[in-house]
Amino acid sequence: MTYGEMPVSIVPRDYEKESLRREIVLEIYRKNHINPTYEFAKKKKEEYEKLDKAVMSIWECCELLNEFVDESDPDLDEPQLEHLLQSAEAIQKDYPDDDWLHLTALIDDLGKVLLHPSFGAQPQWAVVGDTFPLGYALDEAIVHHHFFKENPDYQNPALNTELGVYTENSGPDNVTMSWGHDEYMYLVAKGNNATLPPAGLFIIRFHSFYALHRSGSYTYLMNDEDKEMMTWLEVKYDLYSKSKEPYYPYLIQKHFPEKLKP
Ligand SMILES: O[C@H]1[C@H](O)[C@@H](O)[C@H](O)[C@@H](O)[C@H]1O
Ligand SMILES: [Fe+2]
Ligand SMILES: [Fe+2]
Repeated sequence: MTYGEMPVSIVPRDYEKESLRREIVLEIYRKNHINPTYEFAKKKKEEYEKLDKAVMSIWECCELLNEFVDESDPDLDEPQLEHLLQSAEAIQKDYPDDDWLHLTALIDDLGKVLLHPSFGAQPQWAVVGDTFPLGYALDEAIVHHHFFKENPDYQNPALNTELGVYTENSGPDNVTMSWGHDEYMYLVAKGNNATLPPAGLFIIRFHSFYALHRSGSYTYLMNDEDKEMMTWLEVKYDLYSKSKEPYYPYLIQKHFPEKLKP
């Protein structure tokens, strides 16, 4: 079997399927929906945009992720480091010339270092899972929407209208998203003057905003430029294609015995 023939599963995520992870995923989503409020997200952003937690290279951050499994993901129970590499490999295969896209896929989940003590040891519910805008009515397209009933913002009439604290076409730039790895990595990339094209930054910031890119909710927030960016989110394989056979281990086992003689 060659790399191009490796099994790649392109399947929408299924939160209902029976699996050992189902209960863990549900519990994370319960916490991820009842805890974050508009005020909480703004505070976290203010705290983390100071970029004063640690000084580290991208590779060092990748390595930190080797010890974490994302509890919100119904399909994946591998350490996140493997997931980063798999995502980058999958996208590289189909878009060989767009190196910014390979890098974007490699780093878009890097914000999960928030789980690590050096970055504040944030709880999983405040780091992983789909994201959603705060400051107005929470859309029914958001996965496990029913948990929002216990969120204090849900009871707040000022925040519970179609436009909430925003105006039409105010653009996703001005929207306060639920706090998590996407927003954090976006702040880090911008704060360090990364030269990724706008589409790369858009993917980093909104790849978990499923209600937008899968269900078409909240599109009234988008201006024309944002709508164009959306096409890049579509090619972002990360969540829909999770090759269970990472390329490098595959190459190693192809050319070397499992254990080497010392
Ligand atoms: O479970 C996953 C995982 O946390 C991903 O990194 C995130 O981007 C997704 O949106 C989420 O549903
Ligand atoms: Fe992610
Ligand atoms: Fe991911």
